[in-house]
Amino acid sequence: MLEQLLIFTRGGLILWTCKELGNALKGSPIDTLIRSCLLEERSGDLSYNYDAPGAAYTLKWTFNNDLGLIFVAVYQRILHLFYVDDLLATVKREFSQVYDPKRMEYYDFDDVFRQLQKEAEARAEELKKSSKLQFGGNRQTNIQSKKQGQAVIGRRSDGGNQKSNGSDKDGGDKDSIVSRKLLNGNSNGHQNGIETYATGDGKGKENRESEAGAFDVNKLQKKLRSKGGKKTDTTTITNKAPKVDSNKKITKKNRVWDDAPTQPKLDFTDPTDERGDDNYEVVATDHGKSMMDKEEIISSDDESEDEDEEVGQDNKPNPKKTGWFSSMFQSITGKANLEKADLEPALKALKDRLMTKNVAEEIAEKLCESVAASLEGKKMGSFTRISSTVKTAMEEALVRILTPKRSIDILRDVHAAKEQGKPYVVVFVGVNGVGKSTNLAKVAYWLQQHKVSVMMAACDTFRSGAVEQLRTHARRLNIPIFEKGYEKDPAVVAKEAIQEAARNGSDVVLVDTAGRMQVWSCV
Ligand SMILES: Nc1nc2c(ncn2[C@@H]2O[C@H](COP(=O)(O)OP(=O)(O)OP(=O)(O)O)[C@@H](O)[C@H]2O)c(=O)[nH]1
Repeated sequence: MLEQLLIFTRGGLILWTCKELGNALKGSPIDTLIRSCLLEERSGDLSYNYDAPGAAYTLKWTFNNDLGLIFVAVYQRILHLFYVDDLLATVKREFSQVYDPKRMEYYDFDDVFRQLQKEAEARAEELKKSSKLQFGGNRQTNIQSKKQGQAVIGRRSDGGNQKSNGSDKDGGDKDSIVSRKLLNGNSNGHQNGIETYATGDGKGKENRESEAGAFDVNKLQKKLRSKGGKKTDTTTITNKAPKVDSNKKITKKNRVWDDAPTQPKLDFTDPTDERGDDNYEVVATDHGKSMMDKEEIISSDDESEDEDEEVGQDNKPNPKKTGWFSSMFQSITGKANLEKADLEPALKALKDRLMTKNVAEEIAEKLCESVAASLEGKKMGSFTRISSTVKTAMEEALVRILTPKRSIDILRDVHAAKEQGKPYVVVFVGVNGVGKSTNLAKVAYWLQQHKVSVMMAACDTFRSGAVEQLRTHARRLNIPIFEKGYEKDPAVVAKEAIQEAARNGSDVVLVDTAGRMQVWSCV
């Protein structure tokens, strides 16, 4: 059973909760979701697990970015409620229609929600039944094929190598059910497809169900999109084996500008000659390709100016229909409401950029997913490029992550540490030569002025002169210094310095460290 459904604004104003579900949630799952997931730019995740004493919840959410609304559903993790995504989508749709920023109470939404929940449950039940039937049919086909000793070819996207032996047959069914559901555009069918598959499969598959569940299908959906072959490819694969002409080279066509004057024919070479000379053709193709590659590299470095154009091309099935002015206008203004596909090129460029700045791929991926989630469905401002919108959203996300979640009052924290009998430790880190040691001395002086006893720890055991430099500051300020010379493990020196400070009653330990190269500079 659903435990809670909550609608609130990005500013934190709760607009509606389901009173019937009650407020008996254990712990504070919503707060934790906001703090640990949404504010940490992990809103691109599919769900969030929250464990409280005596309860394990799964939370799912969706946004209306245009109105700045967040919809969160909470349910017991053990239940695997497959209708939740569907319910959230319908609640979002219905609530967005009645939402008024000046209105605070939405009591009349109770009835609407009740109805939506019933409908979502009924839909899920129906899909479950139909998937069961479908699964039964598929299973029978497989058994028949097996009896006849034939391989079931063309069911999977791996080129149809799957054979209908006992261990493989389920995989083949699963894929075909899932792909069919995806192709039908049925957002919930896939969940039921998996569920039916798992239940019909007996005990051993239950684990796989919980692992795969709705999430695997979403991953699959993502994969299908990112493969470029997209849904049409899947259809081909499902129905018949794909025909790939390996000899045919894919060459990029020259871009034709809408307003470009018609070129007179300049190439007078006889195409039949080219066809006759194999060598010439190969050289020409390779040369052309390398030039294209160069162009791609340059354009990708160039702040992805072309990204929007590519998007525009994707969204315009027939570019001839739009004139120069309308195509330029669309490239500037973009679409009214952003869709995931519009954001993908710009996000990919940003992800690559983050990775070149030494951000781990997984983190870059998660950040991009989160930015996509925060922009999807949002109305673009006039004369705004998609790439700049994405860049701004990414900047905001990074600032949100890097902004401390609480105000830092060093003196208050120093006294708090003192009450606990521990020294307060400040570690100075940064790239080479930014002024770590100098500022350490300044902070030491400031603390002295506030009657705080300070000790310095010389943990730059790498740069020659660093220990002497700190010693000079310490002598001038008349502050004790803990030093162990050079080529020592700085972490060990710092640990010993803190132990020493605890022994001699110093309130604060200021740790100087060696500079690090600029590899972690900002994007
Ligand atoms: N103008 C100016 N110079 C500064 C400031 N802080 C530090 N410096 C100078 O910058 C140079 C490097 O300062 P340090 O404090 O040694 O920098 P560091 O980060 O400890 O250097 P490494 O340990 O080598 O990474 C020195 O010549 C300082 O005098 C400042 O606030 N203003």
